[in-house]
Amino acid sequence: MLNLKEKFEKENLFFDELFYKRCEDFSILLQQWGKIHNLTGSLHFEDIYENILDSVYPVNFIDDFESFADVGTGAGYPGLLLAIANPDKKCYLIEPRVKRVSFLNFVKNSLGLNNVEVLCKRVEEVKDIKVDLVTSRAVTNTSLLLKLTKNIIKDECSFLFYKGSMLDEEIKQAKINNVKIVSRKDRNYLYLKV
Ligand SMILES: C[S@@+](CC[C@H](N)C(=O)[O-])C[C@H]1O[C@@H](n2cnc3c(N)ncnc32)[C@H](O)[C@@H]1O
Repeated sequence: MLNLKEKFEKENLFFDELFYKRCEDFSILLQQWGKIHNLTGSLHFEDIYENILDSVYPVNFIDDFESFADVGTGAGYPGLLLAIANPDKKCYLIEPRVKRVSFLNFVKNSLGLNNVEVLCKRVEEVKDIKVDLVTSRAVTNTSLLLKLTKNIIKDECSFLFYKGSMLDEEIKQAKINNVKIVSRKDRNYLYLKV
């Protein structure tokens, strides 16, 4: 099995040692907690590493940002991993399920992620933050995500949604322009600006 650093470098992604150490620590904690609580899908290292790469891959093509909010972070994908990759950017992880929030806070404290704030709420209940990047994977469709995040975005904001196939109908339904789609394996990253 490739180690995480080799896997990343094959995709032209280069990070410092602290990034890889934190990803390893996250993987171990996810395995430990995942055996007891229903947090996510597969707990095999290979699948966790693939999810980490899927989460972080967009740093290759997204523009700079000041702060971001991840909607429905679950056990950490993609927001927690993007926070590890961008330790100097403020990151809000928005997740209503209490056990998942406990796990996210445990990882935040164990890894010393001072840039992370976990909000135990549904995104439509969050009112007191403003970000210039919103991310989300496997939560809901683009149209609804744009609607639900209206209260937390700055005047100029980018959205990065992790999608599978059949994007055409979703883009049509959301009535969006200025959209960029980047593909890797089965993943389509939908990146748009308002
Ligand atoms: C299928 S899981 C995906 C988790 C993670 N993003 C991933 O890709 O592994 C969907 C997550 O979205 C959360 N969620 C559902 N509705 C939400 C809402 N309105 N605001 C914030 N989170 C929400 C759920 O609690 C759940 O953890």
